[in-house]
Amino acid sequence: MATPLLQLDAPPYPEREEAPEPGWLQARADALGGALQRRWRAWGVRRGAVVARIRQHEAELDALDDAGLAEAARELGRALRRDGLQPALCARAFALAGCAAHRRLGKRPYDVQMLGGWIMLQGMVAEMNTGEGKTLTATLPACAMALAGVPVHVITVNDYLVARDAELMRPVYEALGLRVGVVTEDLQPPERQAAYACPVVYASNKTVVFDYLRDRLVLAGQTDALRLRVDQLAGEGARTRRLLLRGLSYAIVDEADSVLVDEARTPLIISAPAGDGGEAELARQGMVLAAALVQDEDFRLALDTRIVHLTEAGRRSVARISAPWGGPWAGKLRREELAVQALTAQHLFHRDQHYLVRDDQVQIVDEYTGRVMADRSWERGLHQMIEAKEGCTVTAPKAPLARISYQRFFRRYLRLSGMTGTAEEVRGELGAVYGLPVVRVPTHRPSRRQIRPERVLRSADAKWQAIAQRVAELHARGAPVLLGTPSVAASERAAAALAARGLPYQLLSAKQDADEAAVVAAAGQPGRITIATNMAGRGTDIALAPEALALGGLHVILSERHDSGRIDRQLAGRCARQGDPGVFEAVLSLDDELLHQLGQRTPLARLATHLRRAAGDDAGPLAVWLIRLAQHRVEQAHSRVRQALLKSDRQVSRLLAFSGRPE
Ligand SMILES: Nc1ncnc2c1ncn2[C@@H]1O[C@H](COP(=O)(O)OP(=O)(O)OP(=O)(O)O)[C@@H](O)[C@H]1O
Repeated sequence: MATPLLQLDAPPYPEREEAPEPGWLQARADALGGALQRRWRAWGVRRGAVVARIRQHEAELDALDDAGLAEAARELGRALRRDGLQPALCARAFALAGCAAHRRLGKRPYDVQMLGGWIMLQGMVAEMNTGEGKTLTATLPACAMALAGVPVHVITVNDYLVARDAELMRPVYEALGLRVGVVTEDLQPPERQAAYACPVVYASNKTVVFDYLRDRLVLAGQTDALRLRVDQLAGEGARTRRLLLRGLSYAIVDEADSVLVDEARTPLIISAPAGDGGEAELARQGMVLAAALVQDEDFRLALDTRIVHLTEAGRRSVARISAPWGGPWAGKLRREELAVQALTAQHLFHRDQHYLVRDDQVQIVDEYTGRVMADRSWERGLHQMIEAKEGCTVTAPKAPLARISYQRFFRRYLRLSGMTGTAEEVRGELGAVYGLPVVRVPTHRPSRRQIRPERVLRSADAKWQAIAQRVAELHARGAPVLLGTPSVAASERAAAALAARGLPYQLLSAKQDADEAAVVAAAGQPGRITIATNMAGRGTDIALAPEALALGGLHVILSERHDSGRIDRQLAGRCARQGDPGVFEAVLSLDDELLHQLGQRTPLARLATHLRRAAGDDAGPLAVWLIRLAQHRVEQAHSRVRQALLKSDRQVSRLLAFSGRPE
């Protein structure tokens, strides 16, 4: 296997050069060629009979004592550095890691994990079902690459999972003489640098991107006089000594669809405060304006893409209302931009769904994970408008020093790979944006998940009643129940519905980050009822008590479909893991948010209204179909937004390169 990862004359900070944007025809040809090539590569890995090649080393390695195993790892490392990532050497590295896992964790990787690891070693995405043991699987390619001297980044979605996965897997690496660096947000720069210097590094996507941006600022050489002076005094190489990362060589991205596709919409920005003091007044005026404008007359809302359109009449109203204010309101373009921001703040962002208000601050909630992102703020004055709307102190806006999107960042790895339970739906996007083939890995044991028929009730009230009744039945039997909701507000509503029936529950929401692990750990006990926003959907391993297994395993109830069907599948994936029993059911309603996104006067929206009026609580199969269709449409709309972002990202980068700023 020829590899650019192991060049002896590799630059000190390896990363992939961004290819120039191809012309239209070239782009079409590349897309077709790329798709064929990805299929070919995916086929090649299945055909390779890798598992047998790996297993043939096991008997010999098992017979060694611990010191012998470490020596075998050192010897293999020398061969890998000398000859490159040859398949025979990589197979031995996998066997070594497998032996170490068996010795230190009591878990020998299954065949399907070996296959998953091999797929990632080749720079592809392994689609492995939820609960198949991806944490252990990642150690296999990580060990092979690290032994070969390639710096490895294992990237997870948050600091909790970073620390948990690294600590769980550390014994495997250490048995092979490989140090593990754990980078979490609280680490100071010297400790950060030391952690990144380890052969295998565990960090969250956000941490790695920000550290990379910091490195870019150093590499681009800031014009900061003091820094330049320090460089002069310290002589050659001082800059590289301030760098945190060792370049972007090889990454294994856990929850690859979430990080590479869903999060890809968020631009990551390092910024410095840059207010002129007038923001509070401006935001207040914005809210006055938003209250005065009339929907469908002055502006229209596209709920699926979250875009506000001003009408001609709206433009005139904005000019008239803002005329006395002067300042930024005097210019037509700026005035209309401010009006759109104000309307967006007023109508498209909702408290306890998109953000929380805590200690006089507006804190963004990640829609996909339900977690609070305390240090993030919306751009271009939107954050200030929302602060004004909520009556919080209006903060100063921030000016960007460096920015990049996940899309552009991850494309810079020399070799990128990933794993997730839900990649199929975004196969096309992973291929087109990152050149990543997706290979499906079979399950270790056949799944025993029971999926009950989906129900759609006529109203939200009827839904919560039905859910509370169902939970009460299950609770009476002693089965553990996990009730998934789309937002903090919905979780509270669910809690109220259960409380009304006197049912005991544990509430997991973005407000309770600290206690999360303990609540999740207990969620598999008999009789437990756990309510969670969809953050419980990813990466949480709910261990089942033996009594709960006998009662049919964990029972997961979905109370509202998410914008992305993958998030629903992740929630379902909390039950029936590793061949255990488990039940999944969806209880939805015609008041669910997704249906509002069908627009107001479309035939589908009319159908929804008609169904709401029909007799009986159960809205029937047509309603089930309608919600699925709405979800599909929103998924498509999001995909279009992401494509537009990639385009605008390229434009921003061209402009900034022109003005000499990094990224
Ligand atoms: N080879 C193995 N032998 C025995 N147990 C294993 C093995 N591999 C994984 N497990 C166990 O399987 C469970 C699920 O593992 P893990 O949480 O890594 O799954 P996952 O694939 O990451 O799930 P998710 O997609 O939900 O994040 C864990 O309890 C883990 O210890």
